[in-house]
Amino acid sequence: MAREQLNSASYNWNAFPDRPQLAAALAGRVADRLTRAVAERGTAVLAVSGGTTPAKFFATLSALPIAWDKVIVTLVDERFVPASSPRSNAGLVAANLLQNAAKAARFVPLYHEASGIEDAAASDDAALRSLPWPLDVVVLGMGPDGHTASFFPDADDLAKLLDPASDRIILPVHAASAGEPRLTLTLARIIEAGFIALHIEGEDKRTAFDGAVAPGPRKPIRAVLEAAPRPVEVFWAP
Ligand SMILES: O=C1O[C@H](COP(=O)(O)O)[C@@H](O)[C@H](O)[C@H]1O
Repeated sequence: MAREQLNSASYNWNAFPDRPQLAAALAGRVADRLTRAVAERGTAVLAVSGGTTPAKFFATLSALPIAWDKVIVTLVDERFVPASSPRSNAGLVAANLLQNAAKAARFVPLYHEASGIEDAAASDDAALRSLPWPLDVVVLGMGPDGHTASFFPDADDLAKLLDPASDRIILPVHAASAGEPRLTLTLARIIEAGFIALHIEGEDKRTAFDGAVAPGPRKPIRAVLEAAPRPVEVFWAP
């Protein structure tokens, strides 16, 4: 079914001339939000994405003077692989974000050995319930297919992942296009966050984003933009 163009009030487009300037600006915005959260409730929770895009942003953020010992870092989503795998989002975070000043942060991973992805999701869901909710900051990425978090267009039970009324924190994901099973925050927990950024780089991602907000089939990223109660801050550089 054809859909209306997404109202641009659902997001703010922040474009930068190059990737280092984007990394500095995004790190500055995230640092401000974490510092404010620490001042207001004594702790701050940051959920970050993995993949190929965030390394420079992570390195920049890791050096900023934040009360990192009061910050909890977790993942928006994870591939069901150990941290030693080059495909591990936890491995990317350990190597690039949990460095410098940010070494003092507490990291809550999603992957741990379990008999299967369903068991892992259930125990992550239980473990993450002890964090202070809602999340203060969520930094999303997006694939060229319009997936964000592990909301792949061909995921089994995509409607469950995208249910804004879900009471789940973490759900398992099976999707042929994903490469391996995944663990993901649900859309319901992402959209509650005080600050949501979408970090995308390159012309292909800009084209994919433009396509997702144009009339046409509903891509997962569009579900987040539509459901979020405040504009998502999109950070883009060529
Ligand atoms: O698989 C994933 O992909 C997205 C996008 O990754 P990128 O390599 O295109 O930047 C990422 O946001 C997500 O966390 C990751 O698991």
